[in-house]
Amino acid sequence: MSTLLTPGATLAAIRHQGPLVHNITNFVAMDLAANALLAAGASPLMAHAREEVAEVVALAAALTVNMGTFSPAWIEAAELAAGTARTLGKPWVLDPVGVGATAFRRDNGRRLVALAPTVVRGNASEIRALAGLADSGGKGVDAADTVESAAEAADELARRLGCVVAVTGAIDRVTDGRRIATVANGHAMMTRVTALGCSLTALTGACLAVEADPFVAAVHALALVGVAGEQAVEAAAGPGSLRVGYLDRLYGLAPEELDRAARIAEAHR
Ligand SMILES: Nc1ncnc2c1ncn2[C@@H]1O[C@H](COP(=O)(O)OP(=O)(O)OP(=O)(O)O)[C@@H](O)[C@H]1O
Ligand SMILES: Cc1ncsc1CCO
Ligand SMILES: [Mg+2]
Repeated sequence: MSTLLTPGATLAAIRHQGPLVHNITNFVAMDLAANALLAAGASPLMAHAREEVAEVVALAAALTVNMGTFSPAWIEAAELAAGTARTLGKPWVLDPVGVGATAFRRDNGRRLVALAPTVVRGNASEIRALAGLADSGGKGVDAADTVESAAEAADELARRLGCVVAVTGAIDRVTDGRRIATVANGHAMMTRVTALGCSLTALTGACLAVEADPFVAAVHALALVGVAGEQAVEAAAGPGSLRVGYLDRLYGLAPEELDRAARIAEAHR
């Protein structure tokens, strides 16, 4: 186990243990999420057929569920997978992509939060919509709200669900309803690459697989993605090379370097 300020220990554990992470994610994110997990040292498995998800959850160390391109068959499989994770005591992460945008997404979000996610990770608009505090849905899947404006929604959601909520944006904020931490890494160019947030959700699954405290695991995933992203921006010509450089940094980042570069702070209400 690692402490809040040493995400490098969690990265080292991922590389050492190579945990299998089961992802039910969207068509846009599948490639980047799988490659991000591999680059960081974990093993991805993307599976969303109703016929196999319970078996895959049983094999995996953690599950991530991302509702980005759901159809009715996918939400059914996701509910089965999340319910199985809950029964087996395995950690699972919910990414409520665009949850405020349509009635179908709101319904999917409601059904999935009822299955006790370990961590909910979304952008500010998604967390606000999920907490039911705003009727604005952001702009489709992109955030139209600040992290600060979602702070109260995140706290309320964390307490109501008894889970960890991670809100991403310029300065990420993580809460379990009691503890609060901020992570001030990353770069605005990261919002110009689709599915970077989805890959963060997948990596949160990898962190949960090796770190028992879900609050610490969520913070460490944010630090890892934030530092890999900001370092990749320095060498990038734009979003295209950022996407590639981000994977290279997830692979090349030394644990001590991650600890040095991480800007994690404990916060108070
Ligand atoms: N303005 C910003 N400055 C610094 N880092 C940022 C900024 N906006 C987002 N990030 C970082 O980018 C990563 C992805 O977060 P974001 O909130 O963009 O996810 P998202 O909206 O779910 O993305 P997607 O849906 O495309 O996967 C996070 O690690 C976050 O910290
Ligand atoms: C662009 C997009 N549309 C549905 S999911 C997704 C990936 C980012 O969330
Ligand atoms: Mg997203």
